[in-house]
Amino acid sequence: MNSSYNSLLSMINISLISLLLIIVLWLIIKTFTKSKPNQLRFPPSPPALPIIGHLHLLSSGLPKSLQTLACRYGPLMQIRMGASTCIVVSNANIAKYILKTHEIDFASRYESGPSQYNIYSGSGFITGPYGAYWRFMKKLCATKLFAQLRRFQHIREKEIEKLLKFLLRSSREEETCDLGKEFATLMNNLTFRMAMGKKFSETGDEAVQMRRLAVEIMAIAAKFGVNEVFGFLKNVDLFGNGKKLRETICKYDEFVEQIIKDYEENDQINGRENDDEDKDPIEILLETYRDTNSEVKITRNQIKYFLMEIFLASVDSTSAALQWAMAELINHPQIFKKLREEINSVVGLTRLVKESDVPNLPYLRAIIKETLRLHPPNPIIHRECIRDCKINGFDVKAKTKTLINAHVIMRDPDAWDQPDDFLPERFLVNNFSEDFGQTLIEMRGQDFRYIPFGGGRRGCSGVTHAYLVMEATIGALVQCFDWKIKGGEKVDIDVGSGYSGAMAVPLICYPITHFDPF
Ligand code: HEM
Repeated sequence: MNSSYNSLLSMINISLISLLLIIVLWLIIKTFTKSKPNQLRFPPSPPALPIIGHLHLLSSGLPKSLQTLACRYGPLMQIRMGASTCIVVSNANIAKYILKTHEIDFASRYESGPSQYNIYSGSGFITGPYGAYWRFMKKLCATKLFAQLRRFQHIREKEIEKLLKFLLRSSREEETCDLGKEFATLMNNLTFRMAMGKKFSETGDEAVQMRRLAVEIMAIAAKFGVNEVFGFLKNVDLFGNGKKLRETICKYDEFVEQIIKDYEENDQINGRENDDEDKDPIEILLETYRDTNSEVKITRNQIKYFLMEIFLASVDSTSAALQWAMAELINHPQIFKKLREEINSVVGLTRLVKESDVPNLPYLRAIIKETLRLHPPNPIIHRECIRDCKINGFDVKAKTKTLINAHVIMRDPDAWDQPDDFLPERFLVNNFSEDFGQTLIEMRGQDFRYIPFGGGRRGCSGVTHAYLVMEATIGALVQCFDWKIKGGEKVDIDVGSGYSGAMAVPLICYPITHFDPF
């Protein structure tokens, strides 16, 4: 009995010791495997709530609420917006890490919104990942599609002329005009004529339809905020918006398919082999689509989505910038007067200011640059990190969404004097310090204190075109009109909500003819 009791005791002991050993071993392994993530040092982050993360800390004006958080958590912080983890960049040094030092690591973007309702999902260029298709299209943009912008000069002149004639009529009839609406029409017609000029009619039906569809798609897509936030709702079509989105994109698809077919039929009838100079960008895209030897085989869906993305990138940002420029000029009569004097002294009093005058109008150029500094139409630049990397001593995991707060960077008091004031003089060459000035003038995204067009290889493809349009339009509006605000002296300088940098209140004013060039 004793011996069996002893052997039972020793068996229990052995089991206990083994159990203890297993627990110790498990603890060691756990500590060891746990120690790895602990070694990672993520950017500082405010305390988060379950599910919504940091959403309760973000108000409707996203750039400003991110700025408030950055004051507390630093120029590189990590936040969680519902299901998405993002890093937020709030000064020029860190922006340089992202846009230059780690250029390739952050050369990707992501599709936002519900991919299951977007028939073009996975075909994006602007929203596409860094890869063969994006590289191919970027090269095509630089060498063919947006190259030789001079050849679109007559289109720009014609559309600006149309705007001026409309404003002269409003002036004669003492009617107000909604400048934001007119600028959007200008940009939409311009983009349509540049992309598919042969389909453009003076009545502008196709261009109008394009705008209507693009606006509708954007409006429905914006309603998916709730689903984005709560990752688990991503596949639920809560209010039927998914169905509406799919239907509207399908309508757009039919519309562009018809345009493409018309081009294809025309090509067959005419058997044309024109120079690239004579081709509309859509013809260059179709040629690439047919080319069996093309480096990358592009699909019909990619062409259609590319056109939609270009419209969205070009129309709203440029028309928002034009509105801001006019708002600041109306609110600063001295600057308005100085610009008109510059135009009069270079152009004279007998003809309309032209694109070719712009190199001789440094004050006009400075006004446009200062407008984009104070009011970037894309105040938050979106990127995605491709692989795990270290930024400023912090770990950033692959797939982390990256928000560069261009709004706060371009108003950083450490980089700019009187950062919140509209002072175009700061961009006049003589006022620049050696290292600061010239790079800003060149505007090639190498000075990370000034990033209205982003920077690096994913920087904006439309910079030159955007400057040409903005400079010529603002020059003409100052040369030809005085402006009076409906119901007040000053324009309400308030930004709208969300990601956009557009004005909150429509810019409604009376144009008063000063000079009629026609
Ligand atoms: C004032 C007007 C404009 C502003 C402020 C602006 C700003 C921007 C910004 C901030 C980006 C993101 C850059 C980055 O991630 O580093 C971008 C991208 C882009 N923009 Fe613009 N843009 C303007 C006009 C235009 C126009 C007129 C076009 C076309 C004709 C255009 C075409 C594009 C394209 C294709 C991209 C994506 C480039 C890529 O992913 O490689 N933009 N733009």
